[in-house]
Amino acid sequence: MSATEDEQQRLLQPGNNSSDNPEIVIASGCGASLPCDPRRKLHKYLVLIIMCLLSFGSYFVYDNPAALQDVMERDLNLNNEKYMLFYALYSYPNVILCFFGGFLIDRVFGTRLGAIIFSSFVTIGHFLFAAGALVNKPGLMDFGRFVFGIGGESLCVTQNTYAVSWFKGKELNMVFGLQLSLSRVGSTVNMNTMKPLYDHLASFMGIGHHTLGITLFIAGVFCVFSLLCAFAMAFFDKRAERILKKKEALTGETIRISDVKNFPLEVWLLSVICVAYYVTIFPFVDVGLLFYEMKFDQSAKLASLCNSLVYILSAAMSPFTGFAIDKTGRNVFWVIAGVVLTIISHGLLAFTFFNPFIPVVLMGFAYSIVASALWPMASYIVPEYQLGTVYGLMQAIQNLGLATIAQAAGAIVDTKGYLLLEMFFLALLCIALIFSLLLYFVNAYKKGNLNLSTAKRKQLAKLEEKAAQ
Ligand SMILES: C[C@H](NC(=O)[C@@H](N)CCCCN)C(=O)O
Repeated sequence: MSATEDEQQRLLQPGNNSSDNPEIVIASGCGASLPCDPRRKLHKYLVLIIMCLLSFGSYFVYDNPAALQDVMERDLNLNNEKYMLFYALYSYPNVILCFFGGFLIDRVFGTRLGAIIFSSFVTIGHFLFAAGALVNKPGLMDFGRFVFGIGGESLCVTQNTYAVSWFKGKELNMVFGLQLSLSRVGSTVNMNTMKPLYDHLASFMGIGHHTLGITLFIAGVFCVFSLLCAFAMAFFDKRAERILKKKEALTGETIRISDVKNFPLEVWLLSVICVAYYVTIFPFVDVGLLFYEMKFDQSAKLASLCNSLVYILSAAMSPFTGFAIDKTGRNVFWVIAGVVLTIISHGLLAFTFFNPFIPVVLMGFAYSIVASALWPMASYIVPEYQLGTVYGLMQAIQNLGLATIAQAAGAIVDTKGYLLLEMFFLALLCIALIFSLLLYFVNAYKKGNLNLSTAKRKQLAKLEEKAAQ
């Protein structure tokens, strides 16, 4: 008997009933111990940690330019436009690539190989970026960000499809919240460590592009770490598939590009909500620093704290908001509530001189709600074999919005000022709200389950299971 068969045999040995499912059997040996049994919660949560760390490196290095903006502009002699190109080169290609990335995950690579390939793109892209800084070649840095971008967004797609495959039906919203949380820890740690790291290296190497390059190389360690997580995830996922005989449960259906035109209306509504909402968060944070300094007369340090609070709060709150959504269900109502709170927050920032910390805390909280409730909804609308493509599509549209609105936001600030920018964001949030209401009505009309309570969803799942037997 091979090791694999032996492990399967031990896990399936009769007589050892699990507490949460009488059909689950355990026996001695690591394969059947609590942390190693893929049907056990403990094993799932251990795998969840690896799943969450998949995108840690990518989120960490994504905002390296923001953390080192002044250093980059000085050491590489860049103007604002060239600096912003590092972000545009990440977003623009993804308008197309991320959709195909999602399709390739569904049709060609599968989630496991997809995660390894896209993590490799992230790592190689970032090291090219660092090498470009080391030898003072901004062109190489641009190319590095482009390669990084190819991997970064599609890696998020693989992370989402892993989450659905392991947690569909139970803790999915909390899992999405936790993923967001750890990713945001990545952004926040980056924001607070890169400059001190550069300053430390500069204290004995001196300032300049060499020091910048070494700093970026060190940051790349997190990408290597996430790449290792992609290999570990592939191992655990393959093992779970083998032990739980997941392959036998597959329908054998595969996605075709032409399926996109038959996607339910809800997919398109979700995509519009996603883009209209996210363009009022990410680009707002990008330009937030000067906003707090100019409108609220804050010191640079206080403004930086205020600006990073949206991400810090979402890192802290998302697992809890996700947990609450799991308990209650009704994802569309949660999204509507999150969008309304964001409208209040932007409204306060636009029209009042209240302490900006209050609306910013509100925004961080609202963003956690929307992110935890929005992304899991895709898994209620389409079958699993189409999920990568749907996430790819949503992120492609999101990137189109992010790339264009980021540029528009800069232009609006330059020519019309912050009040108009805030009104622009408020208009976009109203679009997000209208489409969320539309989503509610369309799905209710079709008797869909997007806004059902968790109890009702469980009842339906049981009925479907019975009907399938
Ligand atoms: C969960 C969601 N993810 C995204 O929006 C992705 N497109 C990745 C963005 C990465 C850029 N920093 C989120 O981060 O809220």
